[in-house]
Amino acid sequence: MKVLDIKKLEKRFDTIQVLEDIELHIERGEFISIVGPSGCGKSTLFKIITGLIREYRGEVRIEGAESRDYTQPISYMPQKDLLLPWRTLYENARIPLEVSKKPKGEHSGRILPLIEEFGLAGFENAYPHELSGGMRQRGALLRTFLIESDLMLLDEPFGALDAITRMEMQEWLLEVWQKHNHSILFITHDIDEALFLSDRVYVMTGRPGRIELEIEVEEERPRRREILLEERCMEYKREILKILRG
Ligand SMILES: Nc1ncnc2c1ncn2[C@@H]1O[C@H](COP(=O)(O)OP(=O)(O)OP(=O)(O)O)[C@@H](O)[C@H]1O
Repeated sequence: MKVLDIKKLEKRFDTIQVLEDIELHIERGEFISIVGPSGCGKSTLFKIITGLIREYRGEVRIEGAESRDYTQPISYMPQKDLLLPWRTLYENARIPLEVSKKPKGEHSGRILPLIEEFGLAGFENAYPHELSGGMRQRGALLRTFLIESDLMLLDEPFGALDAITRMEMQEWLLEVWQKHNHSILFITHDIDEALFLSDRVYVMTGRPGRIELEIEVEEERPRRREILLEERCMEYKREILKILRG
């Protein structure tokens, strides 16, 4: 069964058509990206998948169930890291466990190994303003990992980071993805980021957002960054740019 299967999805807000005839799927364990111009409806698509928007036409199936009827939580990291400033890193990480009413005695056993794995050991009691941008994003991702869901939706998680930190975070994300075996849907404006990370890339047009191209990135893993300079990726980039420029 597909983790996510979207067919003929249409979404309008009053007179504005935002999404048109979206067809998209994710197989278990895949890393899938969507690139598209600003305002093409990517965030709206995420809100439909997570059930925040319930009115739409077409089919949106998660683990076989229509998204409106899917009652399990879905890991979703919005564009901003959204760590609560008045809670420490540890207390922020605890939120999904509090929401799902996990017994308090289990919290540290779940959180501390991930803090270690995410390179945040020693910062458990730090407040978000005491962390670097990359650390805050790792903290927000850690919290997302504690939501028990195979499907993870990441909305431009590295958009606000400087170029070097961003590259480090991409490599790190691939490592944790491969270890934890999640199915990821990743939104980005950055074509190189999409090609470096993904098994497949969906390219959307400007509003109304349609999927104009699907690229299978047939590069071996672990990925080498040099592939982005090789002819096959250059050709992908030319095709993607053509669509993004309309
Ligand atoms: N609740 C709403 N009511 C009316 N229009 C909306 C609503 N939410 C989004 N829109 C419109 O839908 C379009 C798509 O918005 P959305 O935020 O999904 O785009 P996006 O691709 O995520 O943009 P960006 O890349 O800039 O974050 C925009 O034109 C926006 O103004």
